[in-house]
Amino acid sequence: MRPLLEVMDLVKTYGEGEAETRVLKGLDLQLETGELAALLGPSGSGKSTLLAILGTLMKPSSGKHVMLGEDLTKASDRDLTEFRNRHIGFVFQFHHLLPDFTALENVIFPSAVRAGRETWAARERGRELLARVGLEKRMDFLATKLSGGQKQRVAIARALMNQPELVLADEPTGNLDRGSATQVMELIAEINQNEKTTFLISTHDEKIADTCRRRIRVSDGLVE
Ligand SMILES: Nc1ncnc2c1ncn2[C@@H]1O[C@H](COP(=O)(O)OP(=O)(O)OP(=O)(O)O)[C@@H](O)[C@H]1O
Repeated sequence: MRPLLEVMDLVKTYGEGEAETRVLKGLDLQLETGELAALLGPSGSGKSTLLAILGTLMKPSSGKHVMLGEDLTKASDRDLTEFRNRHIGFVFQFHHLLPDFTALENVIFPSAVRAGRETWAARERGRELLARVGLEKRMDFLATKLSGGQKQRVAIARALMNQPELVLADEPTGNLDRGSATQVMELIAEINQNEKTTFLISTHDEKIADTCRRRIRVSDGLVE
């Protein structure tokens, strides 16, 4: 069976000339559909850079990036945007919710912007997702009225809105207390189990990594 995604000999450098920094140095990685994987590595090892490339938010300097059989290294910016919208969800350390909007509006907003309107189906899916992350009673709360853990659960619901095959999470529990972090990881594990959504989660926290079935360690620009 072909993997969900594969990167081969991935190189990323920032800057030029004397200021050039080679962050990824020929990295290889495969992720299968349904994996729940932690991405570990010291600060500055290139985890966020790798997530940005896998999320098609940044282009590698060289190497190959294939997902769902599509060679993304050859795709135009426009095709990458469409691919990202259809297949990839993102969760960040800071939830990036819009403060003046409700939990439900935050979940459906990205799809409404893309569709150019807010559809009834999107509202239904938004409600369903918020119920799934345990926030059925908080749907109409403004984002500012939610706790840190609740905001991060809204961010997870938002990431799932378009039924992505892959969710990339950059330190999703980095800003949460231990209890909320555990709850968020339990939720991710449940979604992974029930829907076979693939998760790649960067973290510095070994306890968080322990809740994932696979550990991927980045060191000096390569996967160990
Ligand atoms: N836009 C940029 N321009 C220049 N250098 C950059 C840029 N973004 C990242 N870097 C450098 O690339 C290296 C890897 O950064 P990256 O953020 O990918 O690491 P990380 O493993 O995610 O770190 P952390 O765990 O601290 O978040 C660092 O040395 C960083 O300074």
